[in-house]
Amino acid sequence: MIQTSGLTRHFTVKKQTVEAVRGLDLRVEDGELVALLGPNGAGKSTTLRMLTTLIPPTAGTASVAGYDVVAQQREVRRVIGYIGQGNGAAHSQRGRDELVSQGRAYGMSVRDAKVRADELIASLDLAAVADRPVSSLSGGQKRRLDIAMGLIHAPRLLFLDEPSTGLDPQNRANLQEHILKLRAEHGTTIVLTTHYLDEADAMAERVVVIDHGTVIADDTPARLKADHAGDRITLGFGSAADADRAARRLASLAGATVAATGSEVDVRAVGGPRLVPGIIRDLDAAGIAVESTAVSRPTLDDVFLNLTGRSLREGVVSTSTEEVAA
Ligand SMILES: Nc1ncnc2c1ncn2[C@@H]1O[C@H](COP(=O)(O)OP(=O)(O)OP(=O)(O)O)[C@@H](O)[C@H]1O
Repeated sequence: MIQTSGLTRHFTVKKQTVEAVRGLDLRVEDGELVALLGPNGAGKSTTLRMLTTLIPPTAGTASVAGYDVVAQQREVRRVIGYIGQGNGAAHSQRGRDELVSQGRAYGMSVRDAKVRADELIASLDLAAVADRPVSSLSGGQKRRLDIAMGLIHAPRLLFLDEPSTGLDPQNRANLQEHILKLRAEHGTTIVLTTHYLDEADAMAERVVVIDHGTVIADDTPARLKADHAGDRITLGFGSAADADRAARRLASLAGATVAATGSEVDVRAVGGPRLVPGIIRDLDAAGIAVESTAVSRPTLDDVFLNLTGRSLREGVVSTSTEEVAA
């Protein structure tokens, strides 16, 4: 459905070149739900804007549904829906009228546009508010209306740029549910950008991690976590001296990274819960008493941290860590 090769976009700001996207290679298959995950300024929106023909690439190529995004812009636009960050229907109009007008703009008959608008209003749970002026809708309802607008012409591919930014957690969860339902009903290929780790984790079959305009990892959330970040075992000791001794002893643990902070030691290793009994026995034999243990599963933030040495969480609402009993 999407194929890019060396996709690049530079901007010139006050004679300085900003390399927003640098040689991006991406492939998205029919029917996939892919999340582009990365920190602010990573190049996610710029990538989407090139794929939706809003801006041309500086270099490289991209095709969408077999059409070139530069040479065949009109064809690309016909098969895609795009919901940008700043979308929004006209505020004095009723949501239903907005949808029908949008359908008409795509060349649909009034009748077809009305039928499709009814379907989307039902799927997106907008029936109670569709006949009110858009200005009276809540943030979550407006965002769902935006999505309906992007889907009115039944596109094969939907681009969503940060669909849930600005929504509270409950509305975010609700929107995610609606997107997944739509996808199950229509089989639409979906590419979304997000910097919400939990959103990428919960929704996407594939997460493409972007940093500084390039893909730094691309896999299922589960495999990313297994390959790039182990479980975190946190061991508590009676003193910092004990923690230091324990960290030195555990440094030889195959495939693990170990770090002591105060009276705690963090061990990163795949298969954490299974390692804990052996670790405790070993430390006990060395006369070091473990006072507490906790094991947490890795998050996509751990993956990002492992790949870049930086956290994705800065300035971002983070996901909760799944705690596992040791
Ligand atoms: N029109 C523009 N003119 C100049 N620089 C731009 C323009 N659009 C984007 N950039 C720059 O390109 C880089 C990538 O921006 P982009 O919006 O693609 O990132 P993003 O990953 O979508 O970030 P966010 O999560 O904040 O939306 C940033 O450094 C940004 O300042």
